[in-house]
Amino acid sequence: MLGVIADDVTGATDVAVSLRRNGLRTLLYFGTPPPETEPPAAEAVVVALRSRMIPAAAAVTDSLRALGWLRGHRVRQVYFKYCSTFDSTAEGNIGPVLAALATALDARTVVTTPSSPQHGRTQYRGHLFVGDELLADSPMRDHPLTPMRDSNLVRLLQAQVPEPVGLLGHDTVRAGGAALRRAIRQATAHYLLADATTEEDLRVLGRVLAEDPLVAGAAGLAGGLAAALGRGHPPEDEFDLGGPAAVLSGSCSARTLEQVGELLRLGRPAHRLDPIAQPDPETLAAQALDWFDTTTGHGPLIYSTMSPAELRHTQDALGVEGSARILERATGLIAVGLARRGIRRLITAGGETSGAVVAALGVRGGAIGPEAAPGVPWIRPVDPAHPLLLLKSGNFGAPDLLATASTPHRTDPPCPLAP
Ligand SMILES: Nc1ncnc2c1ncn2[C@@H]1O[C@H](COP(=O)(O)OP(=O)(O)OP(=O)(O)O)[C@@H](O)[C@H]1O
Ligand SMILES: O=C(O)[C@@H](O)C(=O)CO
Repeated sequence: MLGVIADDVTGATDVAVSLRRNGLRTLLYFGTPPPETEPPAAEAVVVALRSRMIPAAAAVTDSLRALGWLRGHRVRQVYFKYCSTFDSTAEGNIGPVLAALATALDARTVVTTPSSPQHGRTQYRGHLFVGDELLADSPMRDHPLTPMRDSNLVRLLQAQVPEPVGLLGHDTVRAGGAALRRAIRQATAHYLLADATTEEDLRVLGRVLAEDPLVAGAAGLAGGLAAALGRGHPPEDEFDLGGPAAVLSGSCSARTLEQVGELLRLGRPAHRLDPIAQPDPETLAAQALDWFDTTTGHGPLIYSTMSPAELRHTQDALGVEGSARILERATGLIAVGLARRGIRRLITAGGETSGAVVAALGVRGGAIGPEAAPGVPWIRPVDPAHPLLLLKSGNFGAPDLLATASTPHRTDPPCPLAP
């Protein structure tokens, strides 16, 4: 089994989809499961950590704990998933985590690349591109937490690890097979950043790295590995996508605004959460559930999604953290209430919002199912009492994604649901 340690939750769903798309039956856990948790039969298991932004020493501790659990459960190869834009501070955490995993796994040379062409990220001559721009010229230059002001990956990683970092150039990767193997074997560097501009480059790398104890990168190289290990097409496991659906949206991204707009245009039953009118999260949630109990129709929407101007108004009134705290607590309570009332498909929009819902429901993990949109898979929680989940990143999906994902099936009962 391939074991993946991902440094954030949406990164974990992204890599899990990439593995499944290439043929591996994949499980996802939110956080390292307790030692006694026995994963059901699968070909890959992803542990989603929240280690990207925490201090490097804590990220190393969390990652080694995840590694310990994976090694205790039939994992023979480990993949460390970091962000395709190489998000990290000057102090780490990519380098320190990679070094700790390499030591623990006794890996002599670790090949890595953030290349993920499906997301427009490519590596060429050791430099990372975001679409047509170098990383340092892209909007990542002004990221609020991890501004990326250098595009040279060798230099970026070398600043984070004591051992030498080298480059596997594009010509060497393209040569593939024996030549590529030889270049890796003869390298004196401990870490090798591999150029890759296409999915085919990543598949070439995947074939050569299929036996390595540790590989690292974004969803792209994980897909290349899975292509070498898997059956090349998604597994045909049973995924019943029926049952009453509801949408919970806390993302205020431009794309989510469009998707929520589409639900409103279709006339779906909708209830807006207003934390200024009701700042007590328990009451806010109770009001939403009272509304749900009396509304009629299919696929209801409960949302706090609003335009940037309205959002600023709320944040001025309640503070950025204050308003987020109220809404995330309320949204979690609403998710629990909806599940108790018989919602079997829960669609959430926004990374933090999804994290709050998963935590409130107590979902420990699940099986990765078909993609509703690229990078947005259905998740079937391990505990069958929990509804199917679709955790949508703010920027992902076409404008009709929330509508199509919550479309009623012929046999779904309409709201109000019988208690
Ligand atoms: N009306 C609102 N007023 C103030 N804060 C809000 C409002 N609606 C949502 N929020 C908060 O804004 C944050 C939105 O973040 P979230 O991660 O859910 O979405 P996103 O940033 O668009 O998604 P992603 O992280 O996947 O890109 C949440 O903390 C949410 O609670
Ligand atoms: O690699 C990416 O860009 C994403 O999977 C990610 O890490 C989101 O946080």
